[in-house]
Amino acid sequence: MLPNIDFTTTQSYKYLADHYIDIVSKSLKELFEIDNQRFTKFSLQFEEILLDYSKNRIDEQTVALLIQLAKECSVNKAIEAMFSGEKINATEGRPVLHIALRNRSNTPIYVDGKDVMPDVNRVLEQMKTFSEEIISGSWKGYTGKAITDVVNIGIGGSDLGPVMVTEALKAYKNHLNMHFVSNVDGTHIVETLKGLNPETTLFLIASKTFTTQETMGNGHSARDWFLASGAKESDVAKHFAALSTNSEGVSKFGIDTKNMFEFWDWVGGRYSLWSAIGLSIVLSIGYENFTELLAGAHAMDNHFKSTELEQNLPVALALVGIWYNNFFESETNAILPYDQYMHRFAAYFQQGDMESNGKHVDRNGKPVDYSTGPIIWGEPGTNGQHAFYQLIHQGTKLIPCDFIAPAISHNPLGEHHQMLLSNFFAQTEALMNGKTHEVVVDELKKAGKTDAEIEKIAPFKEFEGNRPTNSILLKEITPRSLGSLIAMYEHKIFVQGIIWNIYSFDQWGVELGKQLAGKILPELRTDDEITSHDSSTNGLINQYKAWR
Ligand SMILES: O=P(O)(O)OC[C@H]1O[C@@H](O)[C@@H](O)[C@@H](O)[C@@H]1O
Repeated sequence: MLPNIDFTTTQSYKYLADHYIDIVSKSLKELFEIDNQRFTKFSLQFEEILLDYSKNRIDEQTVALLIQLAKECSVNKAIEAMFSGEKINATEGRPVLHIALRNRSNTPIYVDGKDVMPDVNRVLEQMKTFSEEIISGSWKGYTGKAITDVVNIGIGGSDLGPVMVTEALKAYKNHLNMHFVSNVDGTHIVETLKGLNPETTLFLIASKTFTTQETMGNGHSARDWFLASGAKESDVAKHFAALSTNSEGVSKFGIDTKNMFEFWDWVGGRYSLWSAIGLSIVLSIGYENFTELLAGAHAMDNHFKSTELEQNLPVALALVGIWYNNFFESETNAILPYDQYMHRFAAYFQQGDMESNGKHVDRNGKPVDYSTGPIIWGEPGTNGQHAFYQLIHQGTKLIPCDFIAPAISHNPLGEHHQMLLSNFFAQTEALMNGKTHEVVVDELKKAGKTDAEIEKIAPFKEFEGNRPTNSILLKEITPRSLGSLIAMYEHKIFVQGIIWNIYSFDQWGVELGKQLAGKILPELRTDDEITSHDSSTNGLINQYKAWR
């Protein structure tokens, strides 16, 4: 059972509310002047990942109170409940065991009295064998040719993780060309299939439920395209595999269950890249690298489970996030990787975080009267700097940012990486210190401006600073470090959900739109005028019909 505590009624919450008044009057710059040990005090290292959270609007007392909050909310008990396979996804009656998928120590993990590890290892073995055949070319397509292109068809958790990881680890990639089709918009599959040869293309139909409209639609279109090339029904087995929990749905679709890579209902879609859903990752970087990814995540799992809260990286990230979300009333959290390979990292955690903690009902089924999950967004640096950083630096909103960068680049081209990292370091410093009126005036004087000119222009050139950031510096983006980094964010989300007293592992909020689309689709099949909705929806549908 998960704890069931309203965190706003705890002692520590009340202390934090008072303490906030004290902290809010101090600038980050001052906090650094008062205490020159902040970096040592507020940074944590795990293997080759350094988390520096010292550029946050916190002091030792803040951290102590936040830790007390985590304790009062029984975070430790909740961690124990997840790792031991309790059904903590209560609204769906399921355990939450993505940690079992990367449990490289193989210690038994029980669900309803049965150890899940033999099944996990069996599917991993199946992924290994299959990927080795495809990569080596010993697996032949229906005309006897080796596979050159792999198309993963999936959406949400069955797409975002594989896309993000294959992009992040492109430096480890083999000769296979990877493609990902998610959108039900026909453009996505049509554009992807252009130039592909059905004789050398392998489709992975990735869907936990095997009922998702987009994936089934794209899967059927892929099958039609394949058969239109002259291939026979019996050739489908050489070109289609399914990654799913639903064997019945897979056979109904026409894929032999021999070509099915199974996973289980205790794997949440947005936590599934570690499961059979990761087959496209295995095909792209090879099985050994995939197991390194798992090992990195497992190492972070062990850290999360067994390190005291004070030294625990996911806990630190979670608590700092709560500090801004619930006391400073910030609304968003930007994730800014200074690594081009990581360009889908923020998009990945948009689902990871927002689908998990975008909830307004607590674990008693009552609406909450506090803010829960933040809006997650971001783009890689330095691109973001030339787009939206203006608002982060000088806008009216407080935007806590996570800056992520590797010390070593996979592409050490001239001075590029140093230029990139000079921006990484400069941004968090600038956000913290800002630029005072005096400095601006001085600069303008040196540039030969008159006093009148200076007075006019100076306010626009000032930066108040005091804008908080986390810096996550990795030695290098490797399968292992990426595994740890993803797991760190997953556990951050978990801790926040525990403290907000919400269920982080269901996603009922995505159902309503699906239901209504199912109702509207038949209405679009005729030319009849539609009157069954509100005037806006009727008007839009009827205009669509007039124009199509
Ligand atoms: O993997 P399938 O079942 O196709 O689901 C794909 C996605 O569907 C959405 O509606 C959500 O429920 C996501 O959590 C899920 O990842």
